[in-house]
Amino acid sequence: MAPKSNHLLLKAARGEEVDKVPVWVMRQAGRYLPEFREERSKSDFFTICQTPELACKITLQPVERFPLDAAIIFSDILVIPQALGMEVIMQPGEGPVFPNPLKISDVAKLSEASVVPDVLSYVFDAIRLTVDKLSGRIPLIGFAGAPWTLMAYMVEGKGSKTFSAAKSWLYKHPVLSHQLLERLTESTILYLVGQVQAGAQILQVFESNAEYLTPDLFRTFALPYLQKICDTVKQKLKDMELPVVPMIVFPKGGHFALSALSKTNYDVIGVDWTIEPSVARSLVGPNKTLQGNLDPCALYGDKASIEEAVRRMLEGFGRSRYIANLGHGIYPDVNPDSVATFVDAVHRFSSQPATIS
Ligand SMILES: Cc1c2[nH]c(c1CCC(=O)O)Cc1[nH]c(c(CCC(=O)O)c1C)Cc1[nH]c(c(CCC(=O)O)c1C)Cc1[nH]c(c(C)c1CCC(=O)O)C2
Repeated sequence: MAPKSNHLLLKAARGEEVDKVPVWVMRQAGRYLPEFREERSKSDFFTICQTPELACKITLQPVERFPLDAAIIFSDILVIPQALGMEVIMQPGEGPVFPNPLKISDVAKLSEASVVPDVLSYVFDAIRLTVDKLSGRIPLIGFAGAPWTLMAYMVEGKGSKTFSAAKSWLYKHPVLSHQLLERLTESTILYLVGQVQAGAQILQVFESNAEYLTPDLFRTFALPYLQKICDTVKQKLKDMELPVVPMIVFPKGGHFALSALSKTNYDVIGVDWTIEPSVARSLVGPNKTLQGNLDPCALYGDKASIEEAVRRMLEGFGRSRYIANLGHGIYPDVNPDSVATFVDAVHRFSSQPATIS
């Protein structure tokens, strides 16, 4: 079936009027679902990503359980460093690990961006399969990591409290850092265009490590690349006569970035739970859709407390130009029933005209 453009989430992303607030959950396909843990016990994380039938099956798991307004293709942001030649292992309990983190002398050895669409064709296959299975019910979100966030993992080699090794490059080796960020930007552009070509109807760029940057570092090493990705992806889609899909940017912890991002061509800006909805709105102005920002820990509360948190969040954001979500990925020990409560509360409260404006 031809993909539809009148889905709730796409309308909200474009700033059109909606009769209820759309909702999805970052990491909605993940370890809090017993059916995900079952698949994970059988296969390695990246094997799942590389096997379109498995990636498709897992993408659909949360959608079959909850009335979510979007699916997000099951993959990881670290497939780009892999495609450029780096080894990444997903260690249970520890997260991603690069056995050989990037050294200064390695930057020149990374593959050319042009290899990315071929190497990651398995993601495009998974998208085609998933769009087909969704039969136009809800849109499929494609995604990628932003260049700084990818660089931070590549240099650090794993998660970090400070990302000081990666940040040291920005101060000590700015020229080389820009070369690396440029390579990642070119790769991400080709990758995101390929996802739309395969059927993704909206794209999210995760700048999850924005929070480690100063406003100055963000302006120098993150913003220009985020901007280039958005502008070039949209231009290429137009040139290729593909749908110019809405784009979401999620600068986690980057309150300082919101005002600058509101002047870019991203349609939607994601916010984490550490900012008041009204402050986020005043920073981005009226012409961007906001996405977020329930504290992932709010899902540990009972039904009444989740509903109360959702009510406050909806009052803060209002109904127009808003997509409900958590302020970051869902935690693995959340009870799936709490997700059902969250999704239902967003839909129910936001379709009662008296509740919110
Ligand atoms: C930084 C980042 C990564 N990956 C991602 C980000 C950006 C979002 C964010 O800030 O969380 C994005 C991502 N990772 C995953 C998805 C799938 C789609 C979805 O949201 O459902 C998406 C969109 C699967 C995953 N990616 C990961 C899991 C769990 C690992 C497992 O199953 O063993 C899943 C389902 C692992 C992962 N992958 C990454 C980390 C740091 C970790 C470890 C943290 C953790 O364990 O939650 C890198």
